Amino acid sequence: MPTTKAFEAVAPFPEDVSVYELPRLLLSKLLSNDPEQSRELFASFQAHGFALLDLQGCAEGDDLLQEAEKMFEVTREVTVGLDVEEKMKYEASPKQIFGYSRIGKTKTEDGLPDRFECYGVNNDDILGNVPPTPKPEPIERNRESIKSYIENAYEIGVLIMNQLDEHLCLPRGTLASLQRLDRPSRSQLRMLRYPPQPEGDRRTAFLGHTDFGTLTILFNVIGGLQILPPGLEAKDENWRYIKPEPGCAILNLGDAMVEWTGGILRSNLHRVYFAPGAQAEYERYSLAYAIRPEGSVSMKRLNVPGSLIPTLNDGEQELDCDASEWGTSKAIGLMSGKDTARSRGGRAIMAC
Ligand SMILES: O=C(O)CCC(=O)C(=O)O
Ligand SMILES: [Fe+2]
Repeated sequence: MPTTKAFEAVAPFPEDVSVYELPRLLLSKLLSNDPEQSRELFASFQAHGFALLDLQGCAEGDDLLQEAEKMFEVTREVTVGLDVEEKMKYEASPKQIFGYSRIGKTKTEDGLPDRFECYGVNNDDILGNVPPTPKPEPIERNRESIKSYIENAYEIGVLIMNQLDEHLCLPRGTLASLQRLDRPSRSQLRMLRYPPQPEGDRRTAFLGHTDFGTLTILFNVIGGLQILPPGLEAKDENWRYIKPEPGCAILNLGDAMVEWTGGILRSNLHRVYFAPGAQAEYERYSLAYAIRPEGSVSMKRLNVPGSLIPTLNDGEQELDCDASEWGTSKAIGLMSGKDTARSRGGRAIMAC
């Protein structure tokens, strides 16, 4: 789905809507440790909390794109291929965040029902970190491909976290060590479907939020994702579309990165609005691999001698809980529409 072929199968993203331009980073350059590319990545995460990652032109990226196509097929099989009674057997709840969320389960800012459905695949179940629970048939049947997708997406996540370590003057591997793939983390692969909205009644489908994990690797083909540019008030006219690009993933940081880095890295508010122009007529699918901290990891800011992460100033507060408690309270907030998420981070630093 995120390949050029998939983009050619749908109406183009219109030219006349205002978009939020993100730097486009090349995975091939990050893999070869290109210093300029790495600086751009860090600067983009400080300034926007988002970046575009072009996966084309290297085996790791091209493989992930092919696997993402397969994941879009699985998303379709689960969402439109199963009837609602079947999907509701796997219903998600704030305590059990994985599984199926029907259309309307969460609320938008206006208290209206959302306009998307989602199946959240439990990373830990697929990787064998926790005992397996029942899953819809298409998930069970594609278990091996989902596992491979998760492993490959996670590897790209580690590459990015290692680059962030370097710019924060943390020992290489520090950030990745807080979210190892073989430990329970509640990381999840979210398979989302947004049906076309009726003409004359188009609005926000997924409320403005920040992700609460560390890093999300997102694919979509149809527009709709919007971000609130830094410094602007959350009013409808201020939100900007992010234009999906063939061959690219959208990367965004979550709140855990803000907590650990004392606000150096940014997590930015985003939402899903209706798709612009002729794209509004299409079903919109998206695939979000959300990497989250290991449950037992502290959410306090990292205290590593020699790093650029500032120590607490008088009066400054930090979280004093583990990632598991923190994740549960964030999930409850998001599901009830009471998430008080705000864009945060972007604190200036001195060079290492
Ligand atoms: O559907 C999208 O493009 C965004 C989804 C999202 O923000 C999320 O799952 O956290
Ligand atoms: Fe999100």
